Amino acid sequence: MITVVGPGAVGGLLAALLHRAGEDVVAVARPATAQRIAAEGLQVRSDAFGTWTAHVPATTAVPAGSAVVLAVKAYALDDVLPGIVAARPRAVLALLNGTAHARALHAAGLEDVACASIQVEAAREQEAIVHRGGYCIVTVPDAAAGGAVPEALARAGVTVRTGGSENEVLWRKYSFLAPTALLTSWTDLPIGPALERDPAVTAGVVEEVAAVATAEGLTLEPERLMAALRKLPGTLESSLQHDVRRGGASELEALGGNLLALAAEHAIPAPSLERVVGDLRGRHD
Ligand SMILES: NC(=O)C1=CN([C@@H]2O[C@H](COP(=O)(O)OP(=O)(O)OC[C@H]3O[C@@H](n4cnc5c(N)ncnc54)[C@H](OP(=O)(O)O)[C@@H]3O)[C@@H](O)[C@H]2O)C=CC1
Ligand SMILES: CC(C)(CO)C(=O)C(=O)O
Repeated sequence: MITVVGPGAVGGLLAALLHRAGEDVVAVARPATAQRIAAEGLQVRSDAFGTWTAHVPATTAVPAGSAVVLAVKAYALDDVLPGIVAARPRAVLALLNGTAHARALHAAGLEDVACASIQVEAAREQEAIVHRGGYCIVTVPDAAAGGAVPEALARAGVTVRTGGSENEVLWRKYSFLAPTALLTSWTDLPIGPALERDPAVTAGVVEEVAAVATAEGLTLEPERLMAALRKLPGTLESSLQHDVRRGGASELEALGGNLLALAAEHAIPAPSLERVVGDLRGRHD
């Protein structure tokens, strides 16, 4: 059995795809969400996969011994981790953005944990999961290739790749995600115009993120990172931007705060990151 913990935009899309492919899948959510999914199913509208409602079983507790796909936001990790540990899962595949969650998961005493990355543009709009952009790519560390969850995701239509060590997989995503998430949230613009809004801040953020990524083991030239950002579809919005726009809980600390802490640890000056993260923190107060 595969358990999707956090059946929101990302987890809901994957749970619906796994269910449609005939996998034995269950969604684990907080009571109100679990009740809604049990009653109404997961409604998906996807450019790539079509429109359908998946009647995925939903509950509030992780079934013992299942394989877990972890897709909560970083701020919910402390809430869900004890329930996952207690269920003694046979494997956990985490899809959170950033790197901070990896430390917590590996310290939790779980048997088989792999932190992967997902490239997808998904959002919850009213009660539906909307998947835009036509791509859904999960990159797993080499050591996790062939595992029950990556294999099931591939059978369900997800593009599954391997990407080296876990640190490489996480940093390859985080290094382009961080400027994308921070600049789209700071400007509340899609990535195309967000990159142009204040070229000095954009250049500073890119340079500082590249320096931190390099210090963390992923050699990355700022020019290469900027070129990768310019290749993104100009209309792309980030999940952090959606959360910041909505107000309330967001992954600002897990994505931006974590970068500032790592920059300080490596003695890397980060004035542009400080400005952007500081402004976003200010909007929370
Ligand atoms: N959205 C995207 O396009 C992408 C997102 N990501 C990353 O994937 C991860 C998930 O993001 P996303 O799917 O957008 O997030 P969502 O907010 O859409 O979904 C998060 C899910 O976690 C559940 N949850 C929240 N708090 C708790 C809690 N305390 N206990 C149990 N469950 C909880 C939510 O439940 P409830 O329904 O009750 O709120 C929801 O089902 C993040 O790390 C994000 O950065 C990565 C790539 C793209
Ligand atoms: C930027 C994007 C859509 C890329 O997959 C993402 O990871 C996010 O919004 O969290």
